[in-house]
Amino acid sequence: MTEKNAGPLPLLAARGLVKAHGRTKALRGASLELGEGEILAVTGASGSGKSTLLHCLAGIVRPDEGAVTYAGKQLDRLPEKELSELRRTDFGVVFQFGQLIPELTAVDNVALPLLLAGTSRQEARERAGAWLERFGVRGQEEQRPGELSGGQAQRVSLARALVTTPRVVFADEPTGALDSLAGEQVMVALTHAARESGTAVLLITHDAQTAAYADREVTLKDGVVVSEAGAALEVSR
Ligand SMILES: Nc1ncnc2c1ncn2[C@@H]1O[C@H](COP(=O)(O)OP(=O)(O)OP(=O)(O)O)[C@@H](O)[C@H]1O
Repeated sequence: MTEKNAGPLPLLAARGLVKAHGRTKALRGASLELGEGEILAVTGASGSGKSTLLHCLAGIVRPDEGAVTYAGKQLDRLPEKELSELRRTDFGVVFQFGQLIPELTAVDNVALPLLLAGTSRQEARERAGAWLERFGVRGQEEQRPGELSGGQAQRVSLARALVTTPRVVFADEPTGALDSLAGEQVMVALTHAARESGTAVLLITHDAQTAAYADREVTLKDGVVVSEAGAALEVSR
């Protein structure tokens, strides 16, 4: 990078990502940047490569070509052990259908990432309970995912993604399975919590109402970022 355009470094950046699933090229040179604490929406038609891009950025899959840089490290070159440790400490993930563990109660689902990080069971459950309260699902602590409404389950998923205070939350269509009221509640909960803790959010959605919660929006078309609405990264901060 030259002196002239050396602005603040993005927290997370994708450069020229190419990724094929068999003979389907899902990404064909996608690039984007996510700033510290920024909420970025990635929109685009079905099949444009949004989920694949999220998986590459979150270190879940490795791109065939291009680079993913996170906090000065080239993520796609990290050994698997280091990458999974980094995912556990720095990243949180929310999917369209929550993907909670059906056998565990709400509070135990949220406590799980803390237990995996070595927190004691009592402290993990206390911290999990505080996050559930924050997301308006305190009364449902001992219920299992099957006993919760879609919106409640998704707020439990948010609590699970945020309980470790990650620097980045990846949310793949977090409102995709919800009605519009429950979707709004989830987006308000997610964006408030992210703003308060300075967590950056990469939000995948094909819904304009959901994208409106973001600071900035980029659009994917056929595996390439084709347009950016809103202020450019340097201007918005
Ligand atoms: N595991 C896979 N195996 C084979 N093809 C895949 C796989 N995952 C994605 N694809 C294909 O890659 C392309 C991009 O998929 P991707 O899920 O990234 O798009 P998307 O924009 O998230 O779509 P949607 O909005 O429908 O979820 C699609 O053509 C899809 O069928």
